[in-house]
Amino acid sequence: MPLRTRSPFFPLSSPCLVLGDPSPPPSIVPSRPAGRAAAVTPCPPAPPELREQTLVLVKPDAVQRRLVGDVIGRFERRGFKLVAMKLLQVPVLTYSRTQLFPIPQVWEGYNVVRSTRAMVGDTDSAQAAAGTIRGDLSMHVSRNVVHASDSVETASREIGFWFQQNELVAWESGDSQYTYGP
Ligand SMILES: Nc1ncnc2c1ncn2[C@@H]1O[C@H](COP(=O)(O)OP(=O)(O)OP(=O)(O)O)[C@@H](O)[C@H]1O
Ligand SMILES: Cc1cn([C@H]2C[C@H](O)[C@@H](COP(=O)(O)OP(=O)(O)O)O2)c(=O)[nH]c1=O
Repeated sequence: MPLRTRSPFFPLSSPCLVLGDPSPPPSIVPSRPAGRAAAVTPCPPAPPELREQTLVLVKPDAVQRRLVGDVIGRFERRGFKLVAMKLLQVPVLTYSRTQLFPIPQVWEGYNVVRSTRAMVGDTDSAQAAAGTIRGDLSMHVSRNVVHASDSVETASREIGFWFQQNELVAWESGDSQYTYGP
């Protein structure tokens, strides 16, 4: 198979500047003759396929086991962008009056729903492949660390369940040129 050297995502022909970036790397600022104003073009909004979103719920067992950072790190390293997250306190109405602390998150990026399911692994921890979140971090289906939406439609519903629209932060990450750019 021929090696692709250009990004399949973004046919951007000229460098552009991420809005709000106070110090763009020199490589993305067009060079200009002395005395002329810099002609920096703001980046156009990302196309919809790069803005797919999914709901990941870090379950209470993972919060108690201090696995939140591990889960977040995996999504960050994969290249996805965090657009919402909160720590919740959910009372459980049993005689022991326990509290649960789930952390819903919204992650954004290309094919994020399918990629996330692959990263999470099989529902049954014993079947989950090594390298997946459940395959690495969980032993039993009843304490399987995370939940993740299983389709784009489900994601939209589940995001709406856990978050108000104004809790989703639309931000341009400084690395988007490197992740999706030409
Ligand atoms: N036999 C079981 N014993 C204990 N908990 C279970 C069992 N089956 C499912 N669960 C719990 O319910 C959750 C949802 O189960 P369900 O069968 O709907 O899986 P799913 O939503 O398709 O998969 P996933 O949890 O991987 O998103 C599981 O993640 C697990 O935490
Ligand atoms: C509380 C908790 C639940 N779970 C899973 C197992 C449960 O089947 C599912 C829903 O939890 P829960 O709401 O406690 O209901 P159930 O009575 O079915 O246990 O989420 C975890 O994986 N980790 C947890 O910390």
